[in-house]
Amino acid sequence: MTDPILQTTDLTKEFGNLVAVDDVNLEVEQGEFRSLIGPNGAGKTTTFNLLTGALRPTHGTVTFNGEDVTGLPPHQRVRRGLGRSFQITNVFSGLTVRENVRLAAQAAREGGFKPVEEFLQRATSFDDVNEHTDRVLDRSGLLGRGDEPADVLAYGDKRRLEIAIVLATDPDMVLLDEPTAGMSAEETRATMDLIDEVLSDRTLLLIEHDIDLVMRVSDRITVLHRGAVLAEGTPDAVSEDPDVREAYFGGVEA
Ligand SMILES: Nc1ncnc2c1ncn2[C@@H]1O[C@H](COP(=O)(O)OP(=O)(O)OP(=O)(O)O)[C@@H](O)[C@H]1O
Repeated sequence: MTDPILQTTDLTKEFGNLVAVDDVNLEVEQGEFRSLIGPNGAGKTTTFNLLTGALRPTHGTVTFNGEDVTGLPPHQRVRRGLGRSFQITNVFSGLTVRENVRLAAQAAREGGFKPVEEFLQRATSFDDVNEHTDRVLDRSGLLGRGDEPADVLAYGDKRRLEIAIVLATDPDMVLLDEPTAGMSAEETRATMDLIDEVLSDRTLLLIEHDIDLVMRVSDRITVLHRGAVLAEGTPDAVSEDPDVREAYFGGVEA
């Protein structure tokens, strides 16, 4: 077995007396589509924030591509290939689709966001960044929309742009935090298909509370409950686990 691309060791986050994440040991293999699920308050978002670097753990470590990244801020993790989903609010609505993607590509290479005007002036001379941007737009199905302002995009294309922005940072692994929250069933299906289509060659960790949604797409599922790992395995194994049924449905058959 190869070394895991992402590993956590005894990862713990306490808020006062509350242990939100409790000694979590995760190992995600290269190329895997892993989902991290759990009922409300299980510690999913806190775990996501510990993995991206938005929060520091009380104790425990995060190792990515063999390197201990526990003390690194978010942008340095992105530079090392640990990408994360951005919300629509991180799309710059005053810029075109191409400029948004190029900005993300440039920021990932330079390790931080520069003032937009400075970036746009300099980036026009960076042929490799421009080529990379075109490849990402093509891959995301947005090449024909590159010159459109981001704020006039239709809903589906906005989701494409968010994913293109993640792809622009050229991640080995992408962390997705409830990417379909608030969507209709149809929008959810389209977004999951898009993730599958555009990011299928990356390692993925999807944080999600909808257990049915992850069944179709995951290679393996880790179930969190009260901050700790309750179960882990293939979708079939997890869905049949009595502890998981108890945690989700309180022992009542769904
Ligand atoms: N900044 C904070 N300060 C204090 N408590 C917090 C903080 N963030 C989260 N918590 C608590 O930690 C626990 C885990 O919360 P978290 O948001 O990680 O769970 P979750 O699984 O993402 O839940 P949900 O599905 O409802 O979003 C909860 O009891 C929550 O109230």
